[in-house]
Order: sequence, then structure tokens, then C-alpha cells
Amino acid sequence: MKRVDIKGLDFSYAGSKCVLSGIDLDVDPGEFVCILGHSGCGKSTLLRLIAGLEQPTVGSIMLDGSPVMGAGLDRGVVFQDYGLYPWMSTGKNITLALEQSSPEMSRTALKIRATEMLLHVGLTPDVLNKLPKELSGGMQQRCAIAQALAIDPPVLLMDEPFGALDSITRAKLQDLVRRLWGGSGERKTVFFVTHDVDEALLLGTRIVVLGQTPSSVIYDTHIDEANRPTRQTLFRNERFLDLRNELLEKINDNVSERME
Ligand SMILES: Nc1ncnc2c1ncn2[C@@H]1O[C@H](COP(=O)(O)OP(=O)(O)OP(=O)(O)O)[C@@H](O)[C@H]1O
Repeated sequence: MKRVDIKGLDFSYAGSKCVLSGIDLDVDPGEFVCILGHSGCGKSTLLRLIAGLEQPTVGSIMLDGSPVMGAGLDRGVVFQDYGLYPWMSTGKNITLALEQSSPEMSRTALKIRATEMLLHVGLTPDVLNKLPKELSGGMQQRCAIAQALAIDPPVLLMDEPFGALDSITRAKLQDLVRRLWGGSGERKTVFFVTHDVDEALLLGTRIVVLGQTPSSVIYDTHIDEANRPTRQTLFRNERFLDLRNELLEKINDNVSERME
């Protein structure tokens, strides 16, 4: 389990205007943080910074007290477009990071691990030798989750992972992610970027809203696990409907303010 501390973070892409400004966010180990905000506000950029794919212009990101200096095997990443190499079999895609983290593992051990991971995300072992293009979008995203989890990273970063999927596949994968996170092992610290307020309410133990660029955190709330509504009860739970409206207002008001 990892604690993530973001302090006084500003970020600009080279030669561009400031995207993130004054981000402060302390995340306890095992929290499931959903990041909401209008298109272009910098959600993916924040995730890329935590992944170590970009460096803060000002401020810091610490993992258990050590600054993030680059990408690392302690953080698994899942992108909307699956992030699988199209020329490699599913099995090879899944074991790629494992080959770096555990170079001593034999081919047989790698294959066993890849099969275990496929079963873990609800796929059958026959998928192992298929190319990504031979799988449906939902199956590819299951493989991408298996790939990110193969090395058992304590931090999982998910950037709109279900944005391209139909609503039924999306619901199944949301349930899968919740089950994997809430299972018997140590809980991973998850950052999950989404546009969808309902997805955030169903998944997150915490919901953070970013404002318009240069973005800072304009809303931050914890969700009480004990009273969390299910997919079936979400629209009948008054407290959550109020929170849903509040989140939509925060996102939309902030945009209209900027447009006036
Ligand atoms: N590599 C880059 N170079 C320069 N500017 C970039 C780069 N990537 C993103 N941006 C800009 O940074 C801002 C934030 O982009 P980002 O993708 O982080 O937002 P987002 O909230 O994730 O958007 P969306 O919800 O539409 O995916 C945008 O103005 C975008 O154009």
C-alpha cells in the first residue's frame, strides 16, 4: 500500500500555458480516488504526473515520502485505448512488465502468471495467444487491466478506462474493478479519471473535482463505504442524489463562470 502526497503542484507543458496550479492532495494508502472535471481541465495530465511520465513544474509528488522521478513498477497504468501493443499476443502484453520486474522468471512461470491474470479478470486461457485486434473492446480492456495488475503494483492509475465501451460492458468492468480493489488482498491506492459522475459515485471512496485551467482542486469529498448505494439503488438514495447534483453543479458552474 502506498501513500501519495501532492504538494503545491503547478504544471505547464513546454511552451504552453499553465494546466495545473496549486494542486494539494494527500491520499491515504488504499483510497479509491475518482477525478472528475470538465474536458481539458487537466485530469489526464495529473495522472501522467503521478505515473512519472511528466515532471511537476513547481511542487512535488511523493510516494511514501519519496519523490516521483519517473515511471516505476510500483504504478500500473490503464488507458482508455487499452494501451496494448497490437503486434504482441495478449500473453506477451501481460508478461511484459513482469519480465522487467522478475527477469529470473522462466517462460513457463510467465505463462502461468499470464493465465492466472486472465482468469482474474474473467477471461479464459485461450485468449493468451490471440492478438489484441482479435478481441472485443471489453476483452481488450480486461487484458489491459490484467497487464497493469500482473506485477501487483500498490498504485493503480486508470485514465477513463471504460470511456470507449458500451454501457453494459462498462457496467461489468466497473464491477470487476471494484471487486479486484475490494478483494481479500491489500487494497491498492487507485486514481481513476472519469467524465461520468455516476461512475465516480459507484466506484470511489473519494471524489475530487478539478476546476478549469489552470486547474486546482475545487471539491474533495469522501464517500462512506458502509452506506454506498449500489447500481440498483443509486437513483433512489436521496443523499447520493444530492451529492450527484452537487458534483454536477461544481463541474458545470465552474465552466459557465469561465465562459461569462
Ligand atoms: N502533450 C501536450 N502538450 C501540450 N499541451 C497538452 C499536451 N497534452 C495535453 N495538453 C493540454 O493540456 C490541457 C489538459 O489536457 P488533459 O488531457 O490533461 O485534460 P483532461 O481533463 O484529461 O481532458 P479530457 O477530459 O478531454 O480527456 C489541455 O488544454 C490540453 O490541450
